[in-house]
Amino acid sequence: MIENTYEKIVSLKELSIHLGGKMVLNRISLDVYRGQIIGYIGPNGAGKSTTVKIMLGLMDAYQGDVEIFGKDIASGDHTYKRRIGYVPENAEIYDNLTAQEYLTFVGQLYGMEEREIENKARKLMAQFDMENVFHTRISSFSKGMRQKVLIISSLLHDPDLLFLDEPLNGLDANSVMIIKEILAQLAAQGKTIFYSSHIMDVVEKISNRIILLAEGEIVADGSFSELQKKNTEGTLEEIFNQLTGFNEHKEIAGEFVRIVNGGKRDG
Ligand SMILES: Nc1ncnc2c1ncn2[C@@H]1O[C@H](COP(=O)(O)OP(=O)(O)OP(=O)(O)O)[C@@H](O)[C@H]1O
Repeated sequence: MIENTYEKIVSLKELSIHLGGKMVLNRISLDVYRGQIIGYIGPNGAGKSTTVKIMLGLMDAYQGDVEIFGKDIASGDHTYKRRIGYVPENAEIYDNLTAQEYLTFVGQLYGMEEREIENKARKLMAQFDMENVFHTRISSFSKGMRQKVLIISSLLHDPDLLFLDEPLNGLDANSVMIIKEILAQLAAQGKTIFYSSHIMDVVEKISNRIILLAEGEIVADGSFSELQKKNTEGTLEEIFNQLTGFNEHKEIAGEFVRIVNGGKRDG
């Protein structure tokens, strides 16, 4: 575990939520400190997005306490949201807007001045070689270009806490290197990052603390080397499989292919 001497940015105490008659989060307790990059991982349906949505103030039917920047988010004071950036996994990006219009819209939601937004957004777009499409409609953008606009929109207001859900979706190898470096530099400045992804080798490299959620409970919490010590030595992918009790990929794949082949045994 990373030292506890830092400022506490997120504190979850006994956080539970029932959705559709199911216990989606089961008494999660967690303290996250300034400057940490948390790799927030878990199988599909484990409850990762639900935790993030609660912290963003988008779901309030939970039990337990959620403190962000030292304040209970249920207090009714929503100013903490201005210090948060968010890259959702399946963003509804407004296709009919140009990048400039979209970024202006998002910047204004964060209370920024139009001139500052315009200036900053243009410069950030230029860093991704996208200055020439600043006034082009997003509907014509490739997947990776959209993702870059989303990343810019999450950082325009220089947030202190960043939630990223599969942020590298659709990005080429060069862009991935840039984003990883941006995240490392932001964390070194004291920004706190929640990084949710299923790409285990990236999580392994990028995070200084990994939290593994399974069926709504935290089943591992520590640096990658700490997790390696507690489990059979190996990659994060292997630790993930081990902790989630998964060892039947060959059987499932074999059966899948057999069905694809029309039920025949050997091709
Ligand atoms: N509004 C809802 N009503 C009912 N069930 C919900 C609702 N939102 C989420 N769930 C259920 O909660 C569980 C956790 O969902 P969640 O989206 O948090 O998982 P996740 O860990 O982010 O998964 P993934 O890796 O697939 O993105 C799932 O079983 C999902 O069906």
